[in-house]
Amino acid sequence: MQQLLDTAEKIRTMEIRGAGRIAEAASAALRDYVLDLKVTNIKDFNKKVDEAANILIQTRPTAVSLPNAVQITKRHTSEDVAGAREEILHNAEVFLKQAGEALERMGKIGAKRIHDGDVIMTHCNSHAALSVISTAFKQGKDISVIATESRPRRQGFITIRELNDYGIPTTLIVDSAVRYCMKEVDTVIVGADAITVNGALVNKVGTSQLAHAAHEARKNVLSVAETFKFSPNTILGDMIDIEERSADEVIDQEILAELPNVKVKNPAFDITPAEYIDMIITEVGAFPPQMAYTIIKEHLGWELSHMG
Ligand SMILES: O=P(O)(O)OC[C@H]1O[C@H](OP(=O)(O)O)[C@H](O)[C@@H]1O
Repeated sequence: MQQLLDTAEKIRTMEIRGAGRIAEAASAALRDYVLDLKVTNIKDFNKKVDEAANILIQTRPTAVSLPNAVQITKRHTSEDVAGAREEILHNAEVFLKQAGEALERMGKIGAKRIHDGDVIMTHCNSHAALSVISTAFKQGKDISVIATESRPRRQGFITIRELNDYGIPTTLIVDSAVRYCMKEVDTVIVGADAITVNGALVNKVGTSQLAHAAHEARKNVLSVAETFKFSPNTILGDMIDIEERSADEVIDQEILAELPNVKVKNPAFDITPAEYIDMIITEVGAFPPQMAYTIIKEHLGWELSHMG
């Protein structure tokens, strides 16, 4: 259990971050937990697995990849412990393999939408978006990237390091320079933490400003998202919970303490409506956001009878 608690803490503190990475870490943590679980009764086994699953799911509320990965990993039909353990280990193996392959597939599919000479704007640090950008570059396309800083956690700094390592010409801008710089941009490419049934994109706070400015300037907006980032529960009317993080990510606590009339709001994500998104690149193809329902139904095995 200690290992699983350590992974949960790393996800909560964002030592492990990125919607895809936290999904993979959770699936692997559940696999390792089940491997060591010493119970002989299936009821106890299921109870323990559910408890562990909930610990992982509760670490961060917004990225739907996390509960989806946990559900995909823990589902089993066996009525005995050995069989259930076997199924869960198999599920984790398949999920982790598919997640790795998805990144590569999305890179290939998305790269077709990037042309020689394109200037791409990206936000935060998305492994999925970077897979598309790096694939296009490796194909020999002459591209450059404008990367936002992505306050408050400045994940943009991770992005510019990765782009630099690829040798891709990159410009770093502060988040508030997005609209000013949009005239130079051909395509905006971002990742996703969740996609709802109506095709709305939930991603790092500031994404909706990028998409809005791109829409105004008639530039393309692509989101790159594995099918496990689509939210089945939104079909039942659930809303995506937007994570609010601590004020000290935004301002020094001592400074804040001197300002009794000031409070800090620190939402980690925002919502971009479907009409501002041209295409969602998944591992099974490029779709308009309006097709989210079909993706959920066909690729997440969604059935009304399975839902609460
Ligand atoms: O799965 P990949 O594409 O890596 O990342 C998807 C999204 O996850 C990140 O969230 P955070 O930094 O963990 O809060 C960003 O919002 C990023 O766009």
